[in-house]
Amino acid sequence: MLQLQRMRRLAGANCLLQRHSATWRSSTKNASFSEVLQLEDKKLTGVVFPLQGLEKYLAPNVNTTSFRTFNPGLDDIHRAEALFKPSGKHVIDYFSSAVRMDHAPQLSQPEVCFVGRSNVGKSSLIKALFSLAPNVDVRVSKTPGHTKKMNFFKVGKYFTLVDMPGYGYRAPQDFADMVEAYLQERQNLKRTFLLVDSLVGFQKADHIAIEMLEEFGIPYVFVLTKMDKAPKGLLVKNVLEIQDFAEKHTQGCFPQLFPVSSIEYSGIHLLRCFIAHVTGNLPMMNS
Ligand SMILES: Nc1nc2c(ncn2[C@@H]2O[C@H](COP(=O)(O)OP(=O)(O)OP(=O)(O)O)[C@@H](O)[C@H]2O)c(=O)[nH]1
Ligand SMILES: [Mg+2]
Repeated sequence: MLQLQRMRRLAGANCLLQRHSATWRSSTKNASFSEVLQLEDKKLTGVVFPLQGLEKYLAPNVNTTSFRTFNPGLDDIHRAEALFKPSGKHVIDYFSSAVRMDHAPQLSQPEVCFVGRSNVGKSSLIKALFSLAPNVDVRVSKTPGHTKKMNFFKVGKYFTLVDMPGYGYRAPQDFADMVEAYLQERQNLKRTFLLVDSLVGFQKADHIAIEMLEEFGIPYVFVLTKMDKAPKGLLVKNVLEIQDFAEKHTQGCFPQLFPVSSIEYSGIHLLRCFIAHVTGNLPMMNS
């Protein structure tokens, strides 16, 4: 009952959403890793390892050890990219949608899902991750509350990505039945990505979601979205705040934040690599 009340609060919380007017640019420039590798060193670091790219804005006494908790080599990132590129029998596509857990497809391959406030950039992030498979239809919108169902996207036989409806402003009525049940019951769920907007940082509704993930004891990761939009000072402030919170106040959260821009593709290659890794598709030498 407590959980239901909490999910209702989550669904209804008015989070002072900012309406972002930026429109999705469909260019896939810099989406392919071989193109990114041609960038000069400083830009390469910022695009591929955004946290490390931000280090120059930090005070010298800030401990950045956790910025490298997941620290793949460029060859690992390259190997992961192959999973996100359709070829021959390797098909990447939308699979199905569900508004209730008993309508969710029975899939045994590993799964990861994306949750966060409405408009935070969940669908855009999935679209960016799939930029090498441009035929995959991922719907994004500047109107909050656009995604109404759990949308399942299959990456061949390797794993599934699930785009969730947002919580907070304009969340769907049945949000609680859908998302709470999914998070609690989905056996093949390997990681939940909780997205936070870099312009506003943690909001009340995010803390309710974190409380729920902690209570369910499922592993999750923070992703900081829209890093192209936030002024550097604000970006750094939110990065440090979230890193600190993940390290000191959570049990189930991975201690490294993943900042991304789905417009400029910053952090996208690293996140592809992390997903490949947590779904068991990319054993790594140093992990
Ligand atoms: N500048 C910028 N805008 C972004 C980025 N990611 C998303 N947006 C914009 O933010 C708005 C919302 O994006 P969506 O991906 O639809 O957000 P969502 O979290 O799926 O929203 P709901 O489905 O409503 O919960 C759109 O106008 C996107 O173009 C980003 O990295 N940078
Ligand atoms: Mg969406």
